Amino acid sequence: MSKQKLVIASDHAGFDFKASLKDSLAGQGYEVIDLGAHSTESVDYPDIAAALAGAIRDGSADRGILICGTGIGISIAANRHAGIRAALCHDTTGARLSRQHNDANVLVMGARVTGIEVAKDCVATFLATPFEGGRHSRRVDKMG
Ligand SMILES: O=C(CO)[C@H](O)[C@H](O)[C@H](O)COP(=O)(O)O
Repeated sequence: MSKQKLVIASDHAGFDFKASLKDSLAGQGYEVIDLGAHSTESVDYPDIAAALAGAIRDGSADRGILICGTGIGISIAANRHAGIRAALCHDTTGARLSRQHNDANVLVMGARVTGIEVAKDCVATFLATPFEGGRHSRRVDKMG
């Protein structure tokens, strides 16, 4: 089976964190589209979330990874876009359940609150875990 196409983006607070995740994913053979930020110069997370949502919605990528300082602002912003189910995760249990129960298509993490090794584990779990369907499909469908 071919690997999922990924898109990753962060605000300035997540710039270094994003670089580490991107290197790790590239080393595992993933194709990763990086929509910025491309430096630590201050940017606005709603703009970053909108760009990533566009890439998922137009089919450029299957799954997304978003990062800001806490992950809170950028997850609020991402979830305002139709078809985006962005899950702010701090551990692998959340990352696994966001896939199994919520069919999340965007993993969100906070660079100022989560260690990079935990984040790498969250990404691996998120990418490897299928949606369970069943009763969860009914609930996901109700969210549009
Ligand atoms: O939206 C956030 C808080 O929920 C993010 O953590 C942002 O990255 C943060 O607000 C950016 O703060 P800064 O002081 O402008 O670096």
